[in-house]
Formats: sequence, C-alpha cells, structure tokens
Amino acid sequence: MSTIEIDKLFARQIYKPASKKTHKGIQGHALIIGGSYGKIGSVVLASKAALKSGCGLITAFIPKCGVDILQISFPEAMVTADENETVISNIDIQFEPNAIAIGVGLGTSHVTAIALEHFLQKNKNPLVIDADAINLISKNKNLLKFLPKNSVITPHKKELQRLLGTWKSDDEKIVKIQQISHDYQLIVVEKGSPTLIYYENKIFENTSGNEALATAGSGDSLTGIITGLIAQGYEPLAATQLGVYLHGLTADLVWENTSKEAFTASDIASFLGKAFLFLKEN
Ligand SMILES: NC(=O)C1=CN([C@@H]2O[C@H](COP(=O)(O)OP(=O)(O)OC[C@H]3O[C@@H](n4cnc5c(N)ncnc54)[C@H](OP(=O)(O)O)[C@@H]3O)[C@@H](O)[C@H]2O)[C@@H](O)CC1
Ligand SMILES: Nc1ncnc2c1ncn2[C@@H]1O[C@H](COP(=O)(O)OP(=O)(O)O)[C@@H](O)[C@H]1O
Ligand SMILES: [Mg+2]
Repeated sequence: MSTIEIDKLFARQIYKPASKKTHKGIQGHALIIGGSYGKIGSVVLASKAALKSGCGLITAFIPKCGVDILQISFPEAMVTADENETVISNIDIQFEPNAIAIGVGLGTSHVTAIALEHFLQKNKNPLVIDADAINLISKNKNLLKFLPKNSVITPHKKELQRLLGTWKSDDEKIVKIQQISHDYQLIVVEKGSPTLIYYENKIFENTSGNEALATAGSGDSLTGIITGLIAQGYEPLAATQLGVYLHGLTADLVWENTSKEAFTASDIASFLGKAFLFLKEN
C-alpha cells in the first residue's frame, strides 16, 4: 500500500497564518475534557499545546481536584469543574466550543464511562478522541455510531489493539483500520514511528519526529495541537496532518537546544514556536 508523505512542503501548503485583524473569538475556543486524580498533568499538557497552536481560547473540563493545579500551572486556561472530586461524572458544557478533545488522563471508571456515553449522545461538535476515551469506546463499541463525521481518533499501538483486536500482519491491520475509518468516517492516527494517518482510502505518513517523543505526555500534547488547529478553523484532516508534522518537528528542532534524553512533553509546547518558524522559512 503506497503512502503519501507529510513533509515540510506538504505541511506548509496547509498552514494559514492568522489575519492581522483577527481576535481571540475568531481564533476559536478549544475544549479539553479529561483528567482524573493523579493525571491532571495530561490536561495541562494538552491545554498548553492547544493554545500554543494558535487557537484563541482554551477551557479545560476536569474533576474538582484538578482546578488549582490547572489554574496555577497554566493561567491562560479557563477551567470548568465536574461535580465529582476525583473523576469526571457529568460532562456539562455551557458554551459552544469550536473543537473538543476528550480522553487524556480521563481514567476508565464506571461513572466516567456513563458520563462519556451521555456526552457522545448529545454532542455534535468535532471531536479528537484519545487515550481513555478510546479505551472506553473499545469496551462499548455501540458508542462509535455517536462520533461526529470527521472526528479524529489518535490511538497508540496498544489502544489500537483494544479498539480493533489483534492482527497477524500489517496488511490485516491496514484493512481493519480502513474499515473502521470508512464505517464511522473517522480520521485514524496510528501513533508510532512513523505515525500514519488513515482517511478514506488514503494513508499519509509523517516524516518528522524521533525517539525523543517516547516520553510521558507526548501523545497528550499531540491531542492538544490537533484540537487547537481544528478550533481555529482548519478542517479536521488538515489539522491532523499539520498537527502531527508540527509535533514531530518540536523534537527534531531540539538538537540545537537540548538532548533527546532531556526532552519532555513540556518541551513540545515550548518548541512549537520554533516549529511554526521552521515551517515558514525557505
Ligand atoms: N502526566 C500525566 O497525567 C500523564 C497521563 N497519561 C494518561 O495515562 C492514561 C494511560 O495512558 P497510557 O498510554 O500510559 O497507558 P496504556 O493505554 O495502558 O498504554 C501503555 C502501554 O501501551 C503500550 N504502548 C504505548 N505506546 C506504544 C507504542 N507507541 N507502541 C507500542 N506499544 C505502546 C505499552 O505496552 P507494552 O508494549 O509495554 O506491553 C505501554 O505499557 C491515559 O489517560 C493518558 O492520557 C499518560 O499520557 C502519561 C502522562
Ligand atoms: N520512537 C518514536 N519516534 C517517533 N515518535 C514517537 C516515538 N515514540 C513515541 N512517539 C510519539 O509520541 C507520542 C506518544 O503518544 P502516547 O503513547 O499517547 O503518549 P502519552 O499517552 O504518554 O501522552 C505519539 O505521537 C508517538 O508517535
Ligand atoms: Mg496517550
């Protein structure tokens, strides 16, 4: 199966600089739904990465225990707290976001599984589905039919196996991914080295990134980047292609500044500025 490479030229053709006359309302409002006791950091990472991708506003929907953590570690974010202290139990959103990510650090408790089901039944906004939202959907595949068309799902290998079952060959894996992508009109991001994006009958292969990304919270940051790009108006497929490329670039650009060993997920958001500059330079 031939793939289409996502390289600098490809990503640059997607990139749209913001208008001089824009304001934060136009730049779009992203919502990150996730977190549970001990895993609020994943939401901090995703929220920072979303805002640093250029959207105008970011709200995090988290359990109560995460409010101070999030507000202190990332003052630019707004926070809406679930009524439950340690896990999400009722996703009650009082505004219309331009893009929603769900799953990072969410946990898979029963009460959260029910909250996810109720949320998916009423939600119509574009979604980026990661981590424990993938794990919960894998346990209850009836939920797949509630995912809005062109939602983005970002499993790593283990999450992909939970969703699709195991495969005996690469060809079998590709068939299974393309089937679910087709049946539910999903953009499937198979995270790894390299990361592949499946949409309709096409496969896109990312060319940026390296082993420095094998670090906690690196996928949470990718979720934030894609969500921030969708919120500011990129189509979900374009946001996914550009997001995956920029995410990888942050780790490629690290050479001049630090080592792969010392690279952490916080550096992804820190190096996003350099990644955008690299994209623009000849
Ligand atoms: N600071 C925070 O708050 C953080 C919070 N986080 C949150 O934690 C939750 C659990 O997420 P998670 O991904 O850590 O757990 P899980 O789904 O069981 O997968 C782990 C196993 O999968 C495998 N595996 C993984 N990648 C693979 C690959 N590329 N290629 C191949 N295999 C791969 C590997 O299994 P092995 O190969 O060792 O059998 C590994 O042991 C989730 O909500 C997340 O958002 C984290 O983001 C960390 C920072
Ligand atoms: N060796 C590697 N080379 C390139 N990219 C990698 C490598 N290891 C991990 N990554 C990237 O890092 C991210 C890891 O995501 P994930 O496993 O969900 O992390 P977390 O859940 O800790 O945030 C993915 O985008 C993946 O493609
Ligand atoms: Mg992950």
